Amino acid sequence: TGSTRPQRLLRAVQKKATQGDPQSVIATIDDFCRHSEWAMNVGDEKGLILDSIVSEVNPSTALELGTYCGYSTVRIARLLPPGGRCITLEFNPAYAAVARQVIAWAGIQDKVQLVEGPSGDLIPQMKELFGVQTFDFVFLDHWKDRYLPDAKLLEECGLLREGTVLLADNVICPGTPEYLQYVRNSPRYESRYFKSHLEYTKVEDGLEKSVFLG
Ligand SMILES: Oc1cc(-c2ccc(F)cc2)cc2nccnc12
Ligand SMILES: [Mg+2]
Repeated sequence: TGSTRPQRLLRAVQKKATQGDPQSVIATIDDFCRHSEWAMNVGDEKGLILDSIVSEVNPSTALELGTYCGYSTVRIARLLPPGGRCITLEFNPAYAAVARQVIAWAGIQDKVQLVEGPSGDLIPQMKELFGVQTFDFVFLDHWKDRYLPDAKLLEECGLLREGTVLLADNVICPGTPEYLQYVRNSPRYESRYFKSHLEYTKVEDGLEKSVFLG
């Protein structure tokens, strides 16, 4: 009955990060993952690319698929304009429980709505549950075999608009070949690869930015 890695990550945040300071929460998690225990956060290197794209889009409504411990949720939410919000979906209740506390420690819980459940079931409910019209930005960072079906589901549910930006993590490692093939060949997307590395390692990975053309 020991602790889990997400619980140890949370303990490090509550011990070392300044409450209400998102940047210190981010730095604490990166330090924990680099020097104590690797964990599958988007990390500092890919995180800077995420930051630059979120800042460029300046989303009023952002969707994150795959919360894990809330690291990228904090990265995204800290950059939102006033009144902006991030809806984040997490399948694993234990991850969601840790993420809620990480997000609260960062002090940005008022900008975030964390929903537990399978993305395939929740995406069709976004309009009725949260009054979402369309998303300005979507960060795909959950199970790799869900990227393509969930992108198609977002299209079918009318949740994307001309200019919506989809940003996908891990397109090389672990890899999402079907999703990449789709967004790179579909006339409905303008896609670009941002080469980087798997979080906290020298292994190649990258982010794929795909603009929905309507
Ligand atoms: O960023 C990530 C990395 C990995 C991952 C795990 C083990 C490895 F060896 C390599 C990579 C899995 C992920 N699952 C969901 C969302 N993001 C992930
Ligand atoms: Mg990832």
